[in-house]
Amino acid sequence: SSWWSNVEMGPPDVILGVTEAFKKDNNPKKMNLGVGAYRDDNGKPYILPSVRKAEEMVVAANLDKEYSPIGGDAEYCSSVAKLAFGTDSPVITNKLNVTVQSISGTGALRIGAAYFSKWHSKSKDFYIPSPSWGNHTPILKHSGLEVKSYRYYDPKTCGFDFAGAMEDISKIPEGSVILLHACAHNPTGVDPKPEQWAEMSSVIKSRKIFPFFDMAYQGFASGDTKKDAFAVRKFIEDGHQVSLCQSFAKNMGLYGERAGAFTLICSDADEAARVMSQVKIIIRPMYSNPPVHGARLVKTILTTPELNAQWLTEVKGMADRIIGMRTKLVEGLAKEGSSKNWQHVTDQIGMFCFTGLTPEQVGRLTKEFSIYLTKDGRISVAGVCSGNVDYLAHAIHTVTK
Ligand SMILES: Cc1ncc(COP(=O)(O)O)c(CN[C@](O)(C(=O)O)[C@@H](O)C(=O)O)c1O
Repeated sequence: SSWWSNVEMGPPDVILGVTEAFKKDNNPKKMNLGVGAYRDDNGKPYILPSVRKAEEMVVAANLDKEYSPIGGDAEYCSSVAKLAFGTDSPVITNKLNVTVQSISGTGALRIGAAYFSKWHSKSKDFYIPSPSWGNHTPILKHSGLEVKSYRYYDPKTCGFDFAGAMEDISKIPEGSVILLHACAHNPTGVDPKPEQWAEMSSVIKSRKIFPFFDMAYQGFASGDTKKDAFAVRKFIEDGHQVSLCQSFAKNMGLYGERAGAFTLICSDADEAARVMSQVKIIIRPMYSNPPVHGARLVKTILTTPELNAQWLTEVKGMADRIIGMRTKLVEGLAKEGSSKNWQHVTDQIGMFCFTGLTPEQVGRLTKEFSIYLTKDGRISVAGVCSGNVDYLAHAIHTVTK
């Protein structure tokens, strides 16, 4: 018999499996509202013109294809850290950040989980929001961390359960780690308000909990990279030694290029050198060193002023198109005669809208209308365009009336 006769069939990925099912459907009106990947108003993948320009510059530079350093290109790392923290942040000017390139946001989370598992001695408990990105739990568990949750989403309002979150956070044991979505919470699209972030920061500080940020959508939520980094920068101002996972999959459309970064904040240069040495010791046996192309595109954009300015208008353009589709969907539902309150669709922010549809209603959307979304009722608003928003409104009204 075969060595592998014991291997059983595993379930399709909750998110990426939706795309597989979508591809098999030949209904011309089908819609893929599953994976968080931006589409333009013609429903097509979008390569940002600033990325195209950066690519021409990188190709023209005739660079070699030698190995990257284990932590990635140093200029890439400093440019992405400046984007996150702000060029005049004391973290940057005092060089307190240990920043390494990662294989996109997932890779940053993997490095972070492995680092905390080995070096965060106070606790192995990671508290993630309920709900959170489906991949957070397996990534953390893979490094032997304990995954617990804190209340985050209020199904009654389809909004932020601030009271519940604060009550749960005030009970998290000292030394635990709390995972925070910096902006554009996935899957709910619900973000704390600035004053709520401030209160969360003070209770996390007083309870000596470690804030572990996942910022996969900087610039993509509000269209403003500074605004979207508010929580991270506020926590640093309040004296937290944050850690940060970054992704350029969405805000630069570099999904398949796998460009990201992982940062730890240290207390001085000596500590930073020691921490960097240990982060590299984690990366080397994991994948040795990161892919060069995506990082070169990001670095070129962030360090070429006119390209950076152009990118900022393009990422704002993506955010604005999504915000516009939220409004059109709510208008479409009103036109269909829906009597439900859809305010949350426009209150929520970023790639996703947590519709509040039940699994049964989700099933009907797929079966009766070939509209594909995850069972939790999350839709990637990026998959909605002026050509299909009315069809979506009709379908949602039909299954919810
Ligand atoms: C909160 C969060 N963190 C990290 C990532 C990792 O992203 P990457 O490794 O590509 O940089 C995603 C992407 N999540 C999805 O957009 C999604 O939820 O659809 C999708 O890309 C995915 O892989 O699931 C995310 O939503």
